[in-house]
Amino acid sequence: MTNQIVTINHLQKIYGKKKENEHMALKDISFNVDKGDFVGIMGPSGSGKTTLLNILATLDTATKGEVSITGQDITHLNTNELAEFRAKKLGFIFQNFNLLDNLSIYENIALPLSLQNESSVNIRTMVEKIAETLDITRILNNYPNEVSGGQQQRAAAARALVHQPSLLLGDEPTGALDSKNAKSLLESMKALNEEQLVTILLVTHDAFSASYCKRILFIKDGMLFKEIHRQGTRHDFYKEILAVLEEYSEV
Ligand SMILES: Nc1ncnc2c1ncn2[C@@H]1O[C@H](COP(=O)(O)OP(=O)(O)OP(=O)(O)O)[C@@H](O)[C@H]1O
Repeated sequence: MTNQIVTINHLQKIYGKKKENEHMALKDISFNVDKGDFVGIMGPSGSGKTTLLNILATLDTATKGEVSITGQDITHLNTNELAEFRAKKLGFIFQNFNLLDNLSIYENIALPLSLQNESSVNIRTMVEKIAETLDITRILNNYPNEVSGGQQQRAAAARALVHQPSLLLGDEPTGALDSKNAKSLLESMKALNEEQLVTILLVTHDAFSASYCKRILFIKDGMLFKEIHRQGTRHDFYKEILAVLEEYSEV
């Protein structure tokens, strides 16, 4: 069995159907992500980060190139196959938690499993397990507006992970959190990555969040600009990330 979770080869994305409106958001991007990796995607505004994430999330399509997730080429799936693929293989955490207000935290987390017709006994076991990992057992019977922003985001992370996806995609998941809650979410993601080998790809502007990753891909104008791997402490990596961000402004 392959250890490769993501394979991207010569990915190109052009927006706009008419020639005069065309905009090449991704020019030629290639990289792989192995099981258990924790990859950050950074780059200036407009560099193509969200475009890349949306293609991986199967929410948008590539113009050219190969995009495979767990060995499955997602560029050739039809709408129904994509919906099923997304539900089974992917988990998402966004900046704004996207919890449903009229469902309890428990029901929110259980939702992906209910949609897959999992039995209620299995659902309870799986929800309780992930809730414990993310330290939200106490709030399972509350509604989203009764808990803090940090707890809401940990609940959103639990919902993203409860069906044990092959790949967790995060789009600025700490963007709406204060520094204490951001740190706690990042520590949980780090633990899930290290202890349960959850494969994570995180798009972020924030060097502090990125310092929790094992490696960072920097993109600029739709191309890979640089890649760095964490070797020493997180604080050393944070300083290295800031130095690369500094380089951007010089080229
Ligand atoms: N639907 C669209 N139609 C046309 N152009 C688009 C569309 N979406 C994005 N673009 C353009 O593609 C380029 C890449 O956008 P993208 O949102 O991927 O960048 P980003 O790195 O995520 O930026 P930010 O950090 O500001 O979110 C930008 O120039 C943007 O204006």
